[in-house]
Amino acid sequence: MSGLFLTLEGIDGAGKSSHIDALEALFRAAGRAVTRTREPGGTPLAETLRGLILSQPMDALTESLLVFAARRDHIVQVIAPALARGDVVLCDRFTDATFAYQGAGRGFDAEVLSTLERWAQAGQGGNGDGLLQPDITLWFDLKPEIAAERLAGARLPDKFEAQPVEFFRRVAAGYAERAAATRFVRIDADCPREQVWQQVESTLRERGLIT
Ligand SMILES: Nc1ncnc2c1ncn2[C@@H]1O[C@H](COP(=O)(O)OP(=O)(O)O)[C@@H](O)[C@H]1O
Ligand SMILES: Cc1cn([C@H]2C[C@H](O)[C@@H](COP(=O)(O)OP(=O)(O)O)O2)c(=O)[nH]c1=O
Repeated sequence: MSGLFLTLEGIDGAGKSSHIDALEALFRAAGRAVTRTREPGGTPLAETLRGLILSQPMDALTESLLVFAARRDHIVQVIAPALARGDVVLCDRFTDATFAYQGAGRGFDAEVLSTLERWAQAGQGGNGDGLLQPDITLWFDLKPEIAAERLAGARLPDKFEAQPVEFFRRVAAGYAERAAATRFVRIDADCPREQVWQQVESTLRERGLIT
């Protein structure tokens, strides 16, 4: 069976992490092996970089380089081998988050990000030019004001979560721009958890990813 690379995206507080357990259970019930992971992170080195990225102030190029360094290690050590085994890889965020947060949010040059993307994701299979890309991306779309309300008091904010709502408006616009890609599926996250889950499940069934 061929591997499936599924990513979850959205602004902080959009509700994506709330559905990962159920997604894993759904694929396992369908007989699939699942590798569940996240970015930045997913390997010891990448988790160390995550700690720095989420806590240290740094300029946007430094941040982008660290994010892609973590990603390269994650791809080589975890994602590419899992896909080669035929696993479903469930990844909480991937490169779309870099375009949304470092690109749209921090205003960093998208051309430079595309160059780093080609370097980090080259030669790892996937589409025609050999760049590793997700097969499907579930984009949890929620207004920044509502996401902030949900996050208030839910957990201690990290470097990004502490940003003002205006930052998340730019990040959300960045995601909306990325959503033109056919692999993107918009999930309306502004509804009760069960309804969000129904959208996730029906998307996977409609696309024949779960039978
Ligand atoms: N559909 C929903 N309605 C209301 N609150 C939600 C919903 N989904 C998640 N939450 C709550 O919102 C907060 C952020 O959810 P989480 O899944 O951690 O978001 P993310 O992983 O996108 O940052 C959590 O406190 C979670 O319990
Ligand atoms: C993958 C990635 C994440 N991020 C940010 C988005 C999030 O604010 C943060 C960590 O993501 P996430 O794991 O969703 O945070 P949490 O565990 O608190 O739900 O890193 C970037 O800025 N660039 C990236 O490339």
